[in-house]
Amino acid sequence: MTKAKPAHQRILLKLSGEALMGDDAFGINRATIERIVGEIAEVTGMGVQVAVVIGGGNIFRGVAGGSAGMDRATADYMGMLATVMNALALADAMNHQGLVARVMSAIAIEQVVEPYVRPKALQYLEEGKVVVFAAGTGNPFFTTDTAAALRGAEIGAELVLKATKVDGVYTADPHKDKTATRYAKLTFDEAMSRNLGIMDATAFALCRDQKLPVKVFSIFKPGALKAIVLGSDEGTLVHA
Ligand SMILES: Nc1ncnc2c1ncn2[C@@H]1O[C@H](COP(=O)(O)OP(=O)(O)O)[C@@H](O)[C@H]1O
Ligand SMILES: O=c1ccn([C@@H]2O[C@H](COP(=O)(O)OP(=O)(O)O)[C@@H](O)[C@H]2O)c(=O)[nH]1
Repeated sequence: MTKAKPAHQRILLKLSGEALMGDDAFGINRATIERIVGEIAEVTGMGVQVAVVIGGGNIFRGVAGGSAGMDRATADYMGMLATVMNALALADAMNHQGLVARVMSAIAIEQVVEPYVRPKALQYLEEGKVVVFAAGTGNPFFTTDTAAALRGAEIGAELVLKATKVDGVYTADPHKDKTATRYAKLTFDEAMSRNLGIMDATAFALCRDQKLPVKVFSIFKPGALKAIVLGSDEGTLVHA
């Protein structure tokens, strides 16, 4: 049997918090997380180095807290703590499935997870461990999409894979506009000038400046992650 050769050696996978909910209304769905981890294990098994940035929207979103009257920065710190919880759950599921996962946090919370130290993260990746980046960028007023762009650039990832509820970037939000059509690929400038809300402008701008391409694909489609790693034209490619 010939072994499929991956098109990428090091990737940064962004998982939205909502991806972990599965069909639940909030929180973390165990079956869903195990399925996602199974897919990650498939690509690490091909020798691909995988780092993950995990969101927190299934538990808390700073924007929502802010709009309900909370101080926005305080709400954002709560959102970052939510991503730490998701990271712990994800790493736990990874360790159960035979991967070796390390969580690194952008905010100091040392009794719980180790701090983010770039050379350490690179060392883990080279050792074949999966690194889960928690607490976003460590700063309020940012998102985990921006954290994905930032960490992706820092670790020299060849591609950011944004796993989401939709199977690519559309001409409009497909959850709101049924006539929206999907792009096979487009540039960061096009995505930003057309206000395509799939990622925030800060994340897009950082990826554009660093020439770090982003693949947007559906978390619900089994095998999509592996297909992208093997170089198939799954999802939407956003490029410089
Ligand atoms: N032009 C667009 N193409 C695709 N999805 C879009 C677009 N504009 C907005 N979206 C929304 O972006 C969401 C994907 O982003 P994601 O980070 O997973 O969600 P969230 O920010 O809610 O966690 C989709 O669920 C979709 O409803
Ligand atoms: O660098 C960051 C990353 C995240 N957050 C907060 O953490 C929440 C959860 O992250 P995000 O909404 O990006 O998660 P996702 O949409 O991926 O589930 C955000 O709403 C913000 O409040 C933040 O303040 N700074």
